[in-house]
Amino acid sequence: MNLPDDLRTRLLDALDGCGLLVALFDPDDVLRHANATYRATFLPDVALPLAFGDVLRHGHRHGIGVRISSGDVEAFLSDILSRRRSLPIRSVTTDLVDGRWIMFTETLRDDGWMLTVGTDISTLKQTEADISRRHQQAVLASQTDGLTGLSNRNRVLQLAQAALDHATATTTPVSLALIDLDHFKSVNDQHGHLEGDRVLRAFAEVCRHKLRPDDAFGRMGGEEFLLVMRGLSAARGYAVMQRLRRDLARSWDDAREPIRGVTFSCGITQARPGETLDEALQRADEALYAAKRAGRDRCVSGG
Ligand SMILES: Nc1nc2c(ncn2[C@@H]2O[C@H](COP(=O)(O)OP(=O)(O)OP(=O)(O)O)[C@@H](O)[C@H]2O)c(=O)[nH]1
Repeated sequence: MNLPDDLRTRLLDALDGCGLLVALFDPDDVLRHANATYRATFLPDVALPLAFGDVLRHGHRHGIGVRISSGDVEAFLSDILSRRRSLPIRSVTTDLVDGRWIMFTETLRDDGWMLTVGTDISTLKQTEADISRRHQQAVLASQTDGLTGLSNRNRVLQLAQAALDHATATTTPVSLALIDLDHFKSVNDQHGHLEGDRVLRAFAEVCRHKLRPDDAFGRMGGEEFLLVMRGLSAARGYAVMQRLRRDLARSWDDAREPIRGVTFSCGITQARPGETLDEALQRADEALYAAKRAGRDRCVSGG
């Protein structure tokens, strides 16, 4: 189609001012026309024609255009060329050295000429990243106990179930410890609820430092906690909990009232192959009850 000169000029002006990145490549992939935005992004002060590969090489040399995180422009180029011109219409998203994200639509014509139109989607990408970050924050909040920052009841039970499944699948042991602070009601009664909260946080902090990071540990509610010890028999789990009792007593040495002197009782059990989490927890709970009855500040193993 032959355009009258004035229309041709208007069309090129419109392309220059439209904010899109527009480029036309010939069948040998040589850039024959680029609008102002495309040139400003990739080729300021460079005369056309220029082969597509040289467009990228030029940008890389001058620190502009496409961001090549590996720093290896030739490897990057050969990767792109393996897909370029493979379909009549293709969309490619790329990030630029200046931080923008551009989505290019490449339209390959039957005669081998290719029109490339790029749209700035940086705002969209930012929104996408914000949504993803907020989603992760929401998931984390739904799994976290607000007072202590530990896993909450739902989460620690989920982790316990996963540990039981893993133990069954691998025929390795797993032990559960139900932990309950002693005489916690009197802490609240004598020092107030806020001081009680401080005790819960201090206890959680000691456990966080003293327990293995890959053991699931969470607050079941109130002053009760659950520890899931992967790979440990009840006997070894018992030893871990006795050590925690000693560590706690030592950590309290420098603490002030009412943290000082707070102890816990604990019921430990090793999960039996094929049993449900509820059954294992029931046994741990009975062991905990036995520890309380026997005078508190102790661990009891429930098999
Ligand atoms: N400060 C504070 N107290 C809580 C919280 N959740 C539960 N409690 C209190 O924890 C206390 C638990 O009391 P009990 O169940 O009688 O247990 P205990 O006094 O520790 O007695 P034993 O377990 O038998 O040694 C109650 O006073 C609850 O109000 C919390 O988030 N913060």
